[in-house]
Amino acid sequence: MSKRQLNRRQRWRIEKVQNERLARAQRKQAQQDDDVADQLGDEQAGLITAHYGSKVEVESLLDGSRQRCHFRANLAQLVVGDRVLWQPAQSSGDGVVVATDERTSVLCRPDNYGKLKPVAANVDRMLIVFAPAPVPSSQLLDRYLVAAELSGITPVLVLNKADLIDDVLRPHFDELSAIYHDLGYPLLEASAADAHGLSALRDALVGHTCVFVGQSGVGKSSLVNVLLPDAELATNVLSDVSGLGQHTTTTARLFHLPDGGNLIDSPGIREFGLWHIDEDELLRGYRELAPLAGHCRFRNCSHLHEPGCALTGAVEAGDISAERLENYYRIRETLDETARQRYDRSDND
Ligand SMILES: Nc1nc2c(ncn2[C@@H]2O[C@H](COP(=O)(O)OP(=O)(O)OP(=O)(O)O)[C@@H](O)[C@H]2O)c(=O)[nH]1
Ligand SMILES: [Zn+2]
Repeated sequence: MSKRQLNRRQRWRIEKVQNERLARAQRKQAQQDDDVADQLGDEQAGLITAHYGSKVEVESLLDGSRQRCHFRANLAQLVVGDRVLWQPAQSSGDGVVVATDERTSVLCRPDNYGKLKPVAANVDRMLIVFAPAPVPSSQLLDRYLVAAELSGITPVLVLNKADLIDDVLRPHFDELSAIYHDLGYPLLEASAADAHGLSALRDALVGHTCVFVGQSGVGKSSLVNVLLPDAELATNVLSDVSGLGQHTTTTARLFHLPDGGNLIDSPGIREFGLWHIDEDELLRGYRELAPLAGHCRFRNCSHLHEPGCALTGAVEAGDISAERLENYYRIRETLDETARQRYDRSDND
């Protein structure tokens, strides 16, 4: 028997044992749910504000209090930002999440096994942060923009560390900003260091559920720290009250913005990327290229060298930015690589 078959069979057995174990745990949980049912309050609306492995923190939409909850085994995976129906615990112990609302959007990332897992729900603003340092890449900005477009989340570009833009750098940043401004993307300049542009940034966030994304070192944490006053950060301490401990690892956490709205933060969201998309979706994520899809002379046009290509034609006519199309090519190449790696892995294991 080949190594590959043996591995498959072993894997199958392990999976079977795991499934049996899971079913037992779920039966036990259901029993416990019934046992505590008479100690629970009435069903009410809530919001998931943190996630800790098998438990979640739920905030009451009635009085803003937060409580640790477990959730019914039949519920789909809950994530921070989910709106739920739940029953608070009357005395000590955990509350129970009994139902979830439909999501308006969901952000996903792959787990350790490469399977896509949701990390945040109902986000409606993506703040894409870039800065003079580390040196920005329009390709990376495009990746985030495509991800936002495909998830139905409004992107806002934030050029942080504006204090570092001198006369020498200024023309370069004006040029970069113009590309996105012309496409209709909102773009703000800010500085977490000298508080420049922060009121415009606050205005862009107010009333929305937001995430900050961007390269490491562009100043996301610095901006979040300025935007959330001490009172808000103190909500972290609440998790201690509910017995979760300050050092419990969370996948994500939701903070309230002082003027209304929420901010969801997590390392997983910061690394948010284009995990699962194919070439057609990539094109759809480029708002100026999407309407040109299907207008090339050849149906299987690669948009590289064919005559009558709507995309290269639009660049030649000066209707769309050559840099954006160039980025599209580069990102498309990486999609091929990802697909190939996936294929190689599945072939070898
Ligand atoms: N000059 C200047 N420096 C800033 C500004 N904002 C942040 N920094 C500095 O940039 C560095 C990185 O900031 P962080 O807030 O840690 O960046 P981040 O994007 O959260 O990085 P990761 O946590 O790695 O994703 C720190 O040394 C900050 O002090 C700014 O507006 N101006
Ligand atoms: Zn074409």
